[in-house]
Amino acid sequence: MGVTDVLSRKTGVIVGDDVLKLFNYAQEKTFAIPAVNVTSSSTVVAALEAARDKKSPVILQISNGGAAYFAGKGVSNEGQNAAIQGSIAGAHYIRAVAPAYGIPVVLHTDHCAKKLLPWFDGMLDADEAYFREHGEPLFSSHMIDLSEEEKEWNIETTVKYLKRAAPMKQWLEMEIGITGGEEDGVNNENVDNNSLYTQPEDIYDIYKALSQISPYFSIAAGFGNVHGVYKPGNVKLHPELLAKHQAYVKEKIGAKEEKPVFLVFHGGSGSTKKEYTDAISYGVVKVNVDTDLQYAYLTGIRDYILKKKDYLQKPVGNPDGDDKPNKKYFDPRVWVREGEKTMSVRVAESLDDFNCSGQL
Ligand SMILES: O=C(CO)COP(=O)(O)O
Ligand SMILES: O=C[C@H](O)COP(=O)(O)O
Ligand SMILES: [Zn+2]
Ligand SMILES: [Zn+2]
Repeated sequence: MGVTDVLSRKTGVIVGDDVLKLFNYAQEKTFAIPAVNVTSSSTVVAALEAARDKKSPVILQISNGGAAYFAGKGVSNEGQNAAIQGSIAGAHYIRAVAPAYGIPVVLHTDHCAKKLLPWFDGMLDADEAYFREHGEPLFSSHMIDLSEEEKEWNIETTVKYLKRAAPMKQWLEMEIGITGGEEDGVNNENVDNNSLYTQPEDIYDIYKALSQISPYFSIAAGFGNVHGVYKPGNVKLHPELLAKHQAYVKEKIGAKEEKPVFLVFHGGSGSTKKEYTDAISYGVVKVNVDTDLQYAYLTGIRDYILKKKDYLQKPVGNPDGDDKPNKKYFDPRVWVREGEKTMSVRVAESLDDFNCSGQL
């Protein structure tokens, strides 16, 4: 028994009920799926390769900045144009290439603060157009992040977007309680510490409002999460708070199941194995990892460049001879590939840490 036994589409980008089934299965078997921030075809293949080799599902997510980068930094982002075009381009690329890896892939977008809602609207337009043609949305899921706004406005606006996503059976992740550090170019380094820890009553209010519309939603609840990697001891995670959320919602709705809410862990980089496994035991089904993977991607390229530096100074001529061509050293497929390999190893480590390896 494995993930593919419960899915109707077993390889490539999955949507609708398959996403729900995947998260249900993950909760039941106590594992979480890593969500890898991808910004290029190169980072996409690094993530897919790791998941294929570890026999795991994977979530590929595109942030607002990552989307604009996908389109090209030279494209104007007036009206979120580059971010809209870039996320659509990334989605089509991922949809085209994922089946070659033989694993199920959730195609997701990351965060999206209030000021970026035009990006969200542009992606939903593309989802609806794709739905009219293919009977499914372009993206499996999106995230909306109004956690810095008033709670009531956060919930009522998230409800509006879930109403638009629901007819396509599209998943929506929302955030309550701020993730510290930086996201979407917004600096949350100095926010009030209490706002990093979500209260059970907030989770219930969200659950009550969203569950009336659709079952396809998850909550990124703050338990001290911070984006980025810091000196050990500087970030204090309290995953045990998540157990309180589940117990509170269970009691309020009289649920049979122990974990009625799908939870998401942001700021996964730099956390301990115990923090992951505790959070997963309380119903976290998705863990976002970006910074650790960015660093891993760099290391392969950095080490290659340093090691081969004498072969990279000019097109022709190296320590083996003045007439020796260096093309096979400076071809981007050689040195970019080194980054893919080290990133892939780090993605594989997350798959192991989250008990996701071998779950196919
Ligand atoms: O939460 C994240 C993306 O949304 C990733 O956070 P890290 O960069 O801390 O892993
Ligand atoms: O928000 C967190 C993710 O790490 C995305 O970051 P980014 O906005 O730098 O792409
Ligand atoms: Zn946030
Ligand atoms: Zn995040």
